[in-house]
Amino acid sequence: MVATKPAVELIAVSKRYASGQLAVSQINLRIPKGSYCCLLGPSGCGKSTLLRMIAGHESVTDGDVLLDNRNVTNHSPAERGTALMFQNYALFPHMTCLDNVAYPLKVAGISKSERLEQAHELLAKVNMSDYANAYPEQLSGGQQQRIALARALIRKPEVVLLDEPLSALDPFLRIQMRKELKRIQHEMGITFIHVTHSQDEAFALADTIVVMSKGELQQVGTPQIIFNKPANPFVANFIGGHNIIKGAIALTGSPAETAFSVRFDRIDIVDEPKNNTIQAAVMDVEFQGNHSLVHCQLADSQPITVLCRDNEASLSTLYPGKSVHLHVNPASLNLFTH
Ligand SMILES: Nc1ncnc2c1ncn2[C@@H]1O[C@H](COP(=O)(O)OP(=O)(O)OP(=O)(O)O)[C@@H](O)[C@H]1O
Repeated sequence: MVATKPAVELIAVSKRYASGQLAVSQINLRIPKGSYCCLLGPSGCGKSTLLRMIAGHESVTDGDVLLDNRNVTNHSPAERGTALMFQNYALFPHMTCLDNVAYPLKVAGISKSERLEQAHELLAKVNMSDYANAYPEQLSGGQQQRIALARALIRKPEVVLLDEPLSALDPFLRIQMRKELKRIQHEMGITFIHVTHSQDEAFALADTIVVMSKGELQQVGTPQIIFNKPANPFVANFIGGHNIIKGAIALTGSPAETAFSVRFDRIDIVDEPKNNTIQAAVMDVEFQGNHSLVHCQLADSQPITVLCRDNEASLSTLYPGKSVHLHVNPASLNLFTH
């Protein structure tokens, strides 16, 4: 099997700000060419700093940044072949959409007729041809975002870097725009690196998710791997939908120090004890629309949550204080690797 060529390779990359803050610590990462990568983590985990170091907008304290096998650690943003799309879109208010999109070509000295032709092509790609002569203030947030994206794409960068590109949009538009982002990335075959603190966004968009916490990588994998096999309690907790259980549980037959996760929807509430069941007390039943979350407590006081679909017969029989038996298939237990 031929290994996919990385578009971006980070070798032991660290960033310490002048304040002494270590924002990114010893990151090693390979992002395959033409893939959609999401950097995911809570506020302050260092994802924007990492993105800006790839873009060349932030200096690297230690380590190397390689783009297409070229060491660009000390190159300016313009020399790298990357394009960074800012969180606030940063469009020029006095220029039309067409001129905003064409601007990077103007800076590059491309003739007017050629840059306008390419800008029209890009406007069509982001479905904004009708707004070529409009000004940014006349556009909605989602439309401004399309213009900013077209401007980032016009120089045919090898890598497009997006810092929380959907955060300014309302939830409905966010879902619509993430489909657009994926379509455009797919059609153009460009590597996208997208910073987000939203698990849903990362799951919906990414080929590869990079989970970060406190400046360090926690896990790198496909959305399916991240969701089904979170590597540690931080990842399981951050992506949500998982119980994190510590200590010896009869179900695992494992030593006392074991910690593992099990998805809320991989536990059944059963009437009678049988193989692979454990007793628990119902603490609360939380209605969530097409399902409910049944919050329980194990005998050793650890909390455990069960997701019950709204058509599950047992749901209506549950009440706080009721003693229940929870059944888990051992294959659904995810032992943490670190
Ligand atoms: N210019 C700076 N000078 C000093 N410290 C900084 C600077 N920029 C960021 N930091 C610190 O570095 C850490 C990482 O910040 P960064 O912005 O990379 O995180 P983030 O994960 O992108 O957060 P958010 O989602 O809130 O934007 C934080 O503790 C932050 O306070």
